[in-house]
Amino acid sequence: MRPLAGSYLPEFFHEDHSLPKPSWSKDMRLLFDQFMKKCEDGSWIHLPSYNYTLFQRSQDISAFIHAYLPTASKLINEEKLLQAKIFTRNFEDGLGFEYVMFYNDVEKRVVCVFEGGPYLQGMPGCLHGGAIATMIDATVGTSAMIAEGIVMTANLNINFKRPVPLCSVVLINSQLDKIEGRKLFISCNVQSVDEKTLYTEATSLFIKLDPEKQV
Ligand SMILES: CCCCCCCCCCCCCC(=O)SCCNC(=O)CCNC(=O)[C@H](O)C(C)(C)COP(=O)(O)OP(=O)(O)OC[C@H]1O[C@@H](n2cnc3c(N)ncnc32)[C@H](O)[C@@H]1OP(=O)(O)O
Repeated sequence: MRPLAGSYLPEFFHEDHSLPKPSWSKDMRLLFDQFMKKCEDGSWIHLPSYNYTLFQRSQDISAFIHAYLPTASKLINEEKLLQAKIFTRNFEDGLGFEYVMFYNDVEKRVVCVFEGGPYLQGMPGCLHGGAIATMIDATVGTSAMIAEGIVMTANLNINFKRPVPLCSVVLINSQLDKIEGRKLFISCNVQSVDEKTLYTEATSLFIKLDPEKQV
């Protein structure tokens, strides 16, 4: 199985959704600019973000699933796979998940600047806990993928300490703590832009998938 070359992809797959949009708030734009500045000396890297997976072309997805997830593959409708999109990149601009991630290789950190839009409401005026969990999973998951390639979340432990105001910008800071064999331990917190409010803390365990195993 070879990785998907960009030339196979329809034009819309090439769009990087983590670049500034008119719907972004001032805070979001400001933090984006600050991190882009940090990228200038190479210490941080801006991570592009698309609405498809690496193996989007149907036969690549099928090959991937058969190789890594043979048990699941028996229940998956291959035709529907053609419509598959990344969960967090499916809302109209400004209504759902707006985010951009940056990576620091020396510190093994991924930082996500995240603004949860009005369609992500849970309690009135607050971001839904599932939306926070999703973005934590995406951030620590990105960290795990950068470190070890094809991984899955085995455990995600979240303490919600303060409600996140809807449509506010938060910083999700993740840290790769250790790797033991196939296990990656990554911790994470969610803070307000001024770093005065700690909204959420989380720990996670990712497992590097082993194609020899029948998961
Ligand atoms: C540039 C990058 C861009 C990236 C863009 C996209 C980013 C998007 C990111 C989105 C991210 C979204 C991501 C998602 O949404 S992933 C979707 C949610 N996750 C799942 O569906 C996973 C379901 N679980 C499984 O498939 C299996 O259980 C896995 C594969 C995880 C492990 O099954 P496998 O058979 O392979 O492993 P093993 O049983 O031999 O265990 C191996 C070791 O691990 C230890 N262990 C296992 N489980 C647990 C546990 N729960 N707590 C504590 N420990 C646990 C175990 O004791 C053993 O330890 P040891 O005995 O060796 O010491």
